[in-house]
Amino acid sequence: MWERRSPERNPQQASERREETMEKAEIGLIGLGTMGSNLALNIAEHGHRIAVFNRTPSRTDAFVESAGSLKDMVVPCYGLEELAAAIRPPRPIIIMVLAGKPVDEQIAALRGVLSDNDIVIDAGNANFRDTMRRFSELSGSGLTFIGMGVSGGEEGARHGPSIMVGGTEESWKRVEKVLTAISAKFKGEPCAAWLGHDGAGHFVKTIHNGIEYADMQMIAEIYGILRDGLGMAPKEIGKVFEEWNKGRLNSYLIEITAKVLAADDPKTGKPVVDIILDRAGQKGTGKWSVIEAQQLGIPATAIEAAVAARVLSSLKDERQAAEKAYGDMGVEKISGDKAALLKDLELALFAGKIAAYAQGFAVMSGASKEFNWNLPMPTIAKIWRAGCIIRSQMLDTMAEAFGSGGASTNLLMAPAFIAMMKEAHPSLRRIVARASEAGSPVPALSSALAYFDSYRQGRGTSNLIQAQRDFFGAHGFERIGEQGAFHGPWGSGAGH
Ligand SMILES: NC(=O)C1=CN([C@@H]2O[C@H](COP(=O)(O)OP(=O)(O)OC[C@H]3O[C@@H](n4cnc5c(N)ncnc54)[C@H](OP(=O)(O)O)[C@@H]3O)[C@@H](O)[C@H]2O)C=CC1
Ligand SMILES: O=C(CO)[C@H](O)[C@H](O)COP(=O)(O)O
Repeated sequence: MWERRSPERNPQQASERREETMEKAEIGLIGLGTMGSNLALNIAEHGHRIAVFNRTPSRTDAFVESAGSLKDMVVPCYGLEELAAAIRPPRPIIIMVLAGKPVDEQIAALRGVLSDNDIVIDAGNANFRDTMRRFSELSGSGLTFIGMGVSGGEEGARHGPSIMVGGTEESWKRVEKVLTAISAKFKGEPCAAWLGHDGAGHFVKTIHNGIEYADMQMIAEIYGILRDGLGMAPKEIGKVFEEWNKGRLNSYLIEITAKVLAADDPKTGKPVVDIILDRAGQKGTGKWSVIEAQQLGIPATAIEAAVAARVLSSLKDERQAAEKAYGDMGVEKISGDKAALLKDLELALFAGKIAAYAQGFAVMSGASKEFNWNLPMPTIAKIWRAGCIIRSQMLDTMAEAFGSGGASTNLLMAPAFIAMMKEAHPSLRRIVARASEAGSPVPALSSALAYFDSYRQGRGTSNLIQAQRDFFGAHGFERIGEQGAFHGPWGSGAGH
């Protein structure tokens, strides 16, 4: 339900007044929360008059008040009819509200006020399956639909996000100019691109977030080792991350981790990180990444571990009860040459991160085939180099690897990444071993290591699984060097 409008906000009067006095807006935006308000200011700053609407009118008023010198570029609207009337047709309208039902409600309401050729752009973190459904529901309606992933949080939305577009190529051409203008730039190249039809943009954004989950979890695991295994204080750990950010780990997430660890709580004077409850939230994209990876049959173990770790973190009461039941074993102190250990931790994080990206890109490659998207991997790596939450120095090397075809099977097969993993995997191995011995949980790092070890093993151990399956269920197995299906000599105890 919309909040009641005050009499002076009568849409008809307002739009008539606008007709007389104001130039029409070029674009519209619904949802002035964290992302929508910043995106609207970004669009306005790039010279595009923007009409805005928010369910709660007081937010619209507050937004206009905060627009400062951009106020004249913003047309506040208090109803969807008013919004439609304020934009020059054909109207592009960005929806930036909470994903799920609110998006369906907005689309349904917009259908009553828009005309043929208008473009509805869902820019929230939609599940790509919803996006595909919305495409098919809107096909033939005269409206064009775009499903667009946006990354970069508040700052990115305001000053340049990474933008992942799904829809028809023709619809992309209609919005390309404004989207490339407002996007982040990497050495002058816009971080906005058309990635394929219907759900392609939202799928890529989902996997971006899956990688984000793995990256954040691995950073948290390293923080745990430094805090509990080495007994370091937040500020000291922050300095380590600050140093790492100058090297191969250079990335937005490492940069903000250093800043987070340096911050104090004004209320208590304690480090902020020490007064925050160890219970991580999640809004769905990590879980969807894992569900889709499983559906596609693509291993994404580091992402899975990261999602599971967030779920486990939320079981605070249960964990506290378990601590009582098992006794507070804590984490054993890790001794030895600190400088060497810090180097190992840096390289371990580097190797884990590569494995997580390899998994994310492999899932996108599987989905690209499944949904006929023809996802452009080099472009995806390129538009993640700036603006988005997972931006990092490493993404430029990934863009090169995908561009040269070296990563077409898996990122781990690209020559540059083979060299990096050869250097870094011994550190990952040592850190996982030492953390496990000390009792410091490293689910994402250990999953990344196991993935790497399984991937690089020409002969694994699933020959035994095949034998077991054949023993209990007569499932048959393949024989080395022979064609056909075979059964084992299991005798009378076997299940067939
Ligand atoms: N925050 C972030 O870092 C990022 C968020 N996103 C995605 O962007 C979208 C918006 O997120 P964000 O700006 O953070 O969210 P906020 O919580 O800051 O704002 C939510 C917005 O959605 C509106 N809204 C909520 N429910 C409804 C509804 N039923 N009908 C109409 N409007 C509704 C709110 O209106 P009202 O004021 O009336 O409550 C408000 O404008 C989400 O899909 C999110 O996942 C994407 C990238 C990054
Ligand atoms: O899309 C984002 C960043 O890229 C949003 O911040 C999203 O909310 C992050 O996911 P979660 O809330 O599940 O941690």
